[in-house]
Amino acid sequence: MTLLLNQVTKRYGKATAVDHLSLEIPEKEMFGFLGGNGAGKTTTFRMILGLLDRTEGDITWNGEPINYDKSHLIGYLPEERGLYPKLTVKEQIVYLGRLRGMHKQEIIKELEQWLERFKVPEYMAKRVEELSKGNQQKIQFISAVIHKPKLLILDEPFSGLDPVNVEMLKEAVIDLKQQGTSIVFSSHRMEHVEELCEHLCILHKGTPVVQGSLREIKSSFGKKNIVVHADMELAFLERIPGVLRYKKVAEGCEMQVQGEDVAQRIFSELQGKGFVRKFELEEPSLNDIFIEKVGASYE
Ligand SMILES: Nc1ncnc2c1ncn2[C@@H]1O[C@H](COP(=O)(O)OP(=O)(O)OP(=O)(O)O)[C@@H](O)[C@H]1O
Repeated sequence: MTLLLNQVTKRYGKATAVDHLSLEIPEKEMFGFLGGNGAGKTTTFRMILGLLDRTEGDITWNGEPINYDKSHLIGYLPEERGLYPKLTVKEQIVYLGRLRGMHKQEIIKELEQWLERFKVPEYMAKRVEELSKGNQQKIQFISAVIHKPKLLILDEPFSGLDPVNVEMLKEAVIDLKQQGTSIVFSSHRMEHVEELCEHLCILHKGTPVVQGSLREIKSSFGKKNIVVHADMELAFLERIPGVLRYKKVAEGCEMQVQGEDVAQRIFSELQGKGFVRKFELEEPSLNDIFIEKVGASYE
């Protein structure tokens, strides 16, 4: 059950929003789909969902074109949330579940389980407008998954949620993945993507600037981060060739360096100069990679 995008392109007049994009989103995986504002993420989602025609290219699910008559295949949590404020949660979800071909009793049973899981069973009879924004988001999430889709597209699923609710939703998403749902996940919060996604693509101006497994992307980036905590002045490290970024912090410093050989040199330079409480060599963060790749292609 792989979702394949092959040379998918969308032009609005002369402007190209998505440019020959090819992606493979494997089964039972959470795939991070990232990009700055206007990169083309929503346009891509809308083409996958069949809401927008492609200018060029193919999109297939398990080797076949997606059949939108069987919309129970896909669940979508759009970035711009939209529930009917005057309906109760039950009316809302039953309505959406019926649209996807479910029976009312089945919908109510599923809904009860989700509300229980999200620790809000009393919401069943509440009108959507009575709920806080974060709690409306839980309901919108339920509306995207009530029909147990095989492919789930989540556009910024955690925005506006408090940390407890972020964890609750994350766990739900991980469970869905383990049950075999393929999930495409877009977020501007890189730490969420690092935590949840095995593979990812960073889109810039409709074209991938980074694509592959998170582990390979990090190791092939080359640059590393170093954290030093020490009882001495460390500013001299900034002048070592290959130190790309230096930041003083309360207990020492944080640096970005060209590679492991520079890290080795720094380690040697510290010997005998004072007491080093911590020396840590880290992979770059996804945030570092995103800023460099998206920033560099602006130039
Ligand atoms: N209906 C439209 N007509 C013309 N241009 C459009 C239309 N919809 C989107 N675009 C353009 O296509 C490009 C991609 O937009 P898109 O909404 O897909 O980006 P995005 O990655 O989802 O951004 P964000 O993170 O800000 O939501 C942008 O330059 C946008 O202005």
